[in-house]
Amino acid sequence: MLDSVIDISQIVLPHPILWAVTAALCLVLLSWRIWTFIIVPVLRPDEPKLLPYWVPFLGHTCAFFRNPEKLINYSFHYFGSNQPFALTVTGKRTVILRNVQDVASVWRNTQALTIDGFIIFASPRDLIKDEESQSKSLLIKENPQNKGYMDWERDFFTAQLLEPDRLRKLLDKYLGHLREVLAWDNLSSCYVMAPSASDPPQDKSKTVSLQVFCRYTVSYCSTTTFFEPKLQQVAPQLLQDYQDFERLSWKVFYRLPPFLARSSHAAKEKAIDGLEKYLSLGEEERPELETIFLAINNELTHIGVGRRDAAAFIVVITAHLGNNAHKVAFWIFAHMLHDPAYLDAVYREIDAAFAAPDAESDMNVLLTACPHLDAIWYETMRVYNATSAIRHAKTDCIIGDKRIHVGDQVVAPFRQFHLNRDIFGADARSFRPGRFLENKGLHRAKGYSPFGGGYTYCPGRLFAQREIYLFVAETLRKFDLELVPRPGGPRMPQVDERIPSPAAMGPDEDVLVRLSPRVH
Ligand code: HEM
Repeated sequence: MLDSVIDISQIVLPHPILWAVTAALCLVLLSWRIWTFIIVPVLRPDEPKLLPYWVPFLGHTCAFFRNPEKLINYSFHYFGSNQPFALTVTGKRTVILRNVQDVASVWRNTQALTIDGFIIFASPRDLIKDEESQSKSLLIKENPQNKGYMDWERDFFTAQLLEPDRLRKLLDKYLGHLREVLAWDNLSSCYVMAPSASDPPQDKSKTVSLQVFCRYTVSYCSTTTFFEPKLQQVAPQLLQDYQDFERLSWKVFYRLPPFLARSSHAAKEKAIDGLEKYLSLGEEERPELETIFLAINNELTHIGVGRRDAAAFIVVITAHLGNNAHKVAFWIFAHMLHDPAYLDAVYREIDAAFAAPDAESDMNVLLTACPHLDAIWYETMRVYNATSAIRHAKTDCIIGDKRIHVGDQVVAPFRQFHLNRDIFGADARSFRPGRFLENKGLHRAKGYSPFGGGYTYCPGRLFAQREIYLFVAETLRKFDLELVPRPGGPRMPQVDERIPSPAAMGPDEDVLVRLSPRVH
């Protein structure tokens, strides 16, 4: 007992110099904080206010990477107003926009604010010197304004993906692949679970992981539409590599320094390896590669981009192409399964799109006569799509009445607009497709921008909507769907907010579904 009595004379007090240094540091830190977060905002009302923090340089980095959504919501409440505000992420100023008008001015200001990390601005006529390339290059032959590569590529994407005839041909191909992989005997072992001992012996149903079912089916069919089945033969791991890259791609998207984004760079390198292997085949060995990627690959080669860099370029586009849609499909199915009345309404609508039991779905009916399908699509894109417009300031400019400086990153987080009560009503945070049934023009509201806007407005938006409609329609036409009971009762998954997403968000939990062939 006596041993535990503290002998005060034995306590060694810190050296007075240590006290003095600590006190001085605290004083410096306090003065810096008062100066930066109280005095500067008064002296410089034209600068976006900075959310206070304690550790210089590090700023909001940890909070941002832990849960960006939470940090941004906290900041919205902290500042209260509609003015742009700033965060410090990895030492850089990131300006967050809160106002739909400010976003519109970001989209208009294509000179000062850009997305392109490396922009191939130069005139193609200066870049492409040899005569043979000149005679083949679309950048020379079909580019009267001599636009730089990136601007040409945007026009080309728009023409290839939005022109009705080309879009129809792409969707016909997609539907062919879809019907093949959805044939009962072709359902893939990657999402069908092994039968359990408790299943009745006569049971004809298959239990599938909804997440993997959507991911596999949509990614496989869309990638194969653009790249032909040969791609899977040459690089069988590619879809998995894309998905790994996609899961981690937010690190590259938010421009984390390389040492914090190693895993994402490694996943990207593996995906590039696969695509490079495929692109190394002679053109005659990959005859069905879609014009869109054939031309991009060829034009990059003409302007002198090496094969690996061209593959890297294409990987970013294809990962985006294949990887957002499946998450949207997941949420649509998950909600329908947790709302049987809604599922019934969609079943009834899509049946009208099939002329005969085994006919293909009629796109026209799906797009014009399926209001419940439309409504759940719009609502899913509103609630589960964390798209942000991200721009980098090349020169100083003004947004609203705030100054943006060279090097700033400007972010318009659309989900925050999508969950805004002033636009979508008091229940804006709830998932309720009915709002789009009650107000048919709601998807045109200012602030509803699931596909971004301005010069980077997603050119794949029509393809994306149609590929998902086809996937839902073909699945519902072929199968009866039923939730597999789970311990604790049904639970609609929630968004996994821990993983930032540059577009569609993932769930925190999978859903198991029983599929059985539908009898017509
Ligand atoms: C649900 C699926 C999809 C979503 C949510 C989505 C969303 C977006 C968004 C928000 C942007 C603009 C990003 C920005 O402003 O920085 C974008 C750009 C783009 N999207 Fe999509 N997208 C989807 C599907 C597709 C598909 C299927 C394709 C191709 C077939 C595609 C091709 C592109 C391209 C090429 C761009 C870049 C445009 C540019 O920078 O000029 N997207 N997408």
